[in-house]
Amino acid sequence: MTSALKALVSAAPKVELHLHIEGSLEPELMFALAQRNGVALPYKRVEDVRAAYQFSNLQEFLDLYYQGMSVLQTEQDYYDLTMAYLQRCQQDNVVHTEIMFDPQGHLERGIAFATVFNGISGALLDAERQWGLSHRLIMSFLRHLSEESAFAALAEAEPFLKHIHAVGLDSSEMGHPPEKFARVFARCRELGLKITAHAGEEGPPAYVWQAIDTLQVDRIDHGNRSLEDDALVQELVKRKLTLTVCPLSNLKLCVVPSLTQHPMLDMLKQGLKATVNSDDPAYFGGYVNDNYHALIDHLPLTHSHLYDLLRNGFDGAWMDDKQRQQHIRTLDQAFSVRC
Ligand code: HPA
Ligand SMILES: [Zn+2]
Repeated sequence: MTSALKALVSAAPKVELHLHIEGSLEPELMFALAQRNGVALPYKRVEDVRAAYQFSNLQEFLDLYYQGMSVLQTEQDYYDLTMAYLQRCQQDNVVHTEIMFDPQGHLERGIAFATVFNGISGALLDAERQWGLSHRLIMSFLRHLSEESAFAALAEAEPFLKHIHAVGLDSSEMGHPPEKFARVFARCRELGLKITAHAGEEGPPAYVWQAIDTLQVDRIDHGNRSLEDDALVQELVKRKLTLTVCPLSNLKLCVVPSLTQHPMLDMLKQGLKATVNSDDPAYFGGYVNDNYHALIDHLPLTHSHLYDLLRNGFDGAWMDDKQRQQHIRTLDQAFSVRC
């Protein structure tokens, strides 16, 4: 039964709504780029990198995530990184992806915004031309840095904003509440950008409230701790706000003690628009299908729950409506849902 469900999900068209492109840097590519650019890494072998990926919280992961980024220097590096991820999307039948990137993590190392943007978007456009994978690009602000730094990153992004669909908020959550960036996000809304923010991954429900009320988000990234506040759950349900949940990330960062205790089923039961995503697949041990399979292995998920998760993804995507409807028809056929 579980293998049939896994096969069904693997073959179904799906979206990814929560993916940090820098978090898709596999150790093999990290080593290749380090060699290409003459960057010293504190590891001798690829296996040593994977062995180091044991985290007990978000910050322990972020320390290695920022260290890993140091190998990314040229436009070709960003292209190769993105193309490798997009090829994984093709293998997983991901037909639309909305990827985040962290410009401040590159600008502060002296890499030009154009270098980062051109490499990432070059690969996105090639994947769209070559096999029809559609995309949106989300620029994320690092919340451990200042409001001034976020405004400076936004200024660097201005020439490229036509191609950037949304802004997000990521990095160390505790002690960096969404309201710290109220003015930055107000300006982004004026610029017509969609808004998302990591909230309730490690931070309290109050941070999710701030993301909704102050930042006026269109989606919430993670949102797990919303379940601690019934009124907040009701508000998320009322607003039909999509939660981009990341099961293997939650496990690796100790947001949940085990996948059998993952709140995904509870989220669906309460009417939340939860979706399945990989977050930083190279660090957390799996891409989108791996995340679905891990849930199937550990929770009593039915055919109907899986349909809802896949469907919530399409409903929450910032994609072209005609394409959305076409993909939903294919999804419905795969799950034999009558119109
Ligand atoms: O899971 C995450 N949480 C917060 N910031 C991040 N930056 C990359 N991944 C993450
Ligand atoms: Zn994330």
